[in-house]
Amino acid sequence: CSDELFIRPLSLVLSAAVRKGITEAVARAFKDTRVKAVVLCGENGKFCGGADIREFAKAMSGPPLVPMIHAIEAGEKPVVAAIEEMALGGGLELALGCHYRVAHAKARLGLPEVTLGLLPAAGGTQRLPRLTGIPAALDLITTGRHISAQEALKLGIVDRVTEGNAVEAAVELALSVVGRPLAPRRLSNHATPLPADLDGVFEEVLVQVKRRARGAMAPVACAKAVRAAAELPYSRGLECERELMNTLFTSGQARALQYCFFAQRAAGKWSLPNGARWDNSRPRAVHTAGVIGLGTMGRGIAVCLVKAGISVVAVETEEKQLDSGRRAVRGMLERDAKRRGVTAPLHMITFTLSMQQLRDVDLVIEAVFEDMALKKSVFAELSRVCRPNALLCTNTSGLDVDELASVTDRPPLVVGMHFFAPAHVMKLLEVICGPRSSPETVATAMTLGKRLGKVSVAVGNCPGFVGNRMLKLYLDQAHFLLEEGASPEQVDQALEEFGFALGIFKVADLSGLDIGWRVRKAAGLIGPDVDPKFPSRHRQGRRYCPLPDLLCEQGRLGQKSGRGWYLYDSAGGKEARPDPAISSFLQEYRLRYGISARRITEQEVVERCVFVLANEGFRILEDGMAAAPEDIDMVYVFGYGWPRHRGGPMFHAAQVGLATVLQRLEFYHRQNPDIPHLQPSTLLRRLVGARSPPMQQWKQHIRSINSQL
Ligand SMILES: CCC/C=C/C(=O)SCCNC(=O)CCNC(=O)[C@H](O)C(C)(C)COP(=O)([O-])OP(=O)([O-])OC[C@H]1O[C@@H](n2cnc3c(N)ncnc32)[C@H](O)[C@@H]1OP(=O)([O-])[O-]
Repeated sequence: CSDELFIRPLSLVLSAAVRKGITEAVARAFKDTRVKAVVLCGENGKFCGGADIREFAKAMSGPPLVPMIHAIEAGEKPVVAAIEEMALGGGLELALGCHYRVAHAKARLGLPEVTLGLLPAAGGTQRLPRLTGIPAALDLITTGRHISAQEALKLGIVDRVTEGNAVEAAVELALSVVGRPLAPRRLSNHATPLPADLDGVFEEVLVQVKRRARGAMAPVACAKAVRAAAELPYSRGLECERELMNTLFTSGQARALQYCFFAQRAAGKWSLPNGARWDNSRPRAVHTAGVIGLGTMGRGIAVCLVKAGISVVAVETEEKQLDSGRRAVRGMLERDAKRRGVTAPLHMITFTLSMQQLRDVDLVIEAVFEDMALKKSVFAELSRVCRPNALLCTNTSGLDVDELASVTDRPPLVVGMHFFAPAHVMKLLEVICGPRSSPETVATAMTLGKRLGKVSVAVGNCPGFVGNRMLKLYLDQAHFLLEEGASPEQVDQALEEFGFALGIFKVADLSGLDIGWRVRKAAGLIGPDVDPKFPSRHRQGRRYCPLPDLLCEQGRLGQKSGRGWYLYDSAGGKEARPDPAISSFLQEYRLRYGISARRITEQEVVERCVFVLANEGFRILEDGMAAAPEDIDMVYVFGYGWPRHRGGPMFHAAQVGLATVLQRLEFYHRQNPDIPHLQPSTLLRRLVGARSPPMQQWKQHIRSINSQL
């Protein structure tokens, strides 16, 4: 660089070494009389991803961020941030401490600390509101959303956006402002522009944040810190920011959210027992895909594929279904394009009644009705129609992927891709590795999931895989609690207080009670041998709750029929109201079976539902159906509405204490000896015997590591 400028590259994160580097370099530049202005830029075209999250778990070392940023802002030479690719968290806070900001047109900016259970505590909660005003700052800080350079320009967060080289543009700007007064550029000097109805703005935000993440502390603390920027001078606002950060920093929620950040990335690093791994298996390129079945799942999957730039051939069996599928998919694509201000890529999807049209696709995702015989006939046909190296994927929520593979001419090219409804919205993808799925097939499915914007988790091939295998037991506990004296709304309230987006009975109503009914019929739990008037409460050697079956027999199928565990205004109605008819139905049921209702506490609801999930998670690890506890947790966080600030069922068990979980399960099992799933798993006992080692060491305690992945 020229004599007038001193440019210092940052690495992706503001680690102790980087903070030291910046502090020293900026001090040198300020002292050096030849330097007239400073440009801060990142290494390898990335400005900064924020503080180093890994350092949060260690003792603080290196220069702290707040004084470093303060020294930059207080400097007597203009400092310009050249934002390429990203300025996130502490990275954006650093940029806000600079006197000017230039961003590349493709850069993303944001303060995502809230997603890590924290707040922007390097002055971000105080400087941003002074720059953008309260509503915009509240939005960015409480949601943590990333914004484009263009939006940042509109909000005044950056001074210039360039399509060219951001560092060169920053140098140009820096040279042009040498000698101009810097005081007006120091955000900490600014007064915060206040909205007319300050109280109203904060009240509304608090309602929103509480609705978005029930029980999460960080968004509320973020709003409080921004309020300090509205009401206090900068230095006192900064103190308030620090105090709020101190409470968050050591909280279990922050630990859980930071765990989720790394667990999500760890889930992408899959490995198979044959030594194939994410970093030694090459995925195939996917340019074209087939989707079979345009029901709810198929439509969502087709939309995801098209949005990811993959050409789709969508197949249905009858004109009527094809027409309604076509209308629905086009509508979804058009609405999405409108929202993003682009043209809908309708040309990328063709609709057909002929399987023959699949002959040239790279991969097919079958999404027909959950019926083994039907799926087998589709797979046999795909074997005949598709080119020999096309991958065949099934969107099943629990059927045996290997059994399906066995009817094809290419078992190594068959894999499960379990999407969650609505498939174009939900982030989870379970990739079911059959015993014969090849490494290349697994790598392709995992990579495709990532390309579709999903969190892909590799799981083994067992009934229900990971998510639904655990869900079944969670649901069972909820039903047993009803028998014993609870009401659906009481169970739901306890679970929602715990943090679940929706209680289990509301979820069941939403999904439709007939789905489980069909599965239970197929599993032989309901059938001609069962007396419909007085169904037994024990089947297949264990306690069974016939309540949901009785509801289905009454035509109470959930939201879609206007009645389920709750009452709705009409069929398809959204608002769930407690139904007095359910209360009398439960009373009659208990009377008929001689069950005396007891008072059930919130603690019991949460412990039985949540610990049984973790207990089954331990069994899944023992069976080798998931490679690590992080994978199980990510399935629950991204697919089942588990509150992210509680990390996932396995993390939660570790946080509560494995010994406590064991003791509570033993207690509940003693009370309910006919519920085998309350019996603590072998792995849980073994871990407690080994003094509850940290999660990374759990693998060592699985006696025979017998991965089924
Ligand atoms: C007073 C304090 C106030 C300030 C607080 C903060 O700033 S809080 C922070 C606020 N900032 C944020 O919340 C931003 C968090 N980061 C992100 O959102 C994304 O990582 C990204 C957009 C920076 C890059 O996305 P991408 O898809 O290109 O890549 P990728 O996601 O796969 O990551 C690549 C590798 O880098 C790793 N790593 C990344 N960031 C951090 C970090 N901050 N720390 C440590 N490590 C980090 C990541 O684990 C992965 O490691 P692996 O698995 O290879 O060993």
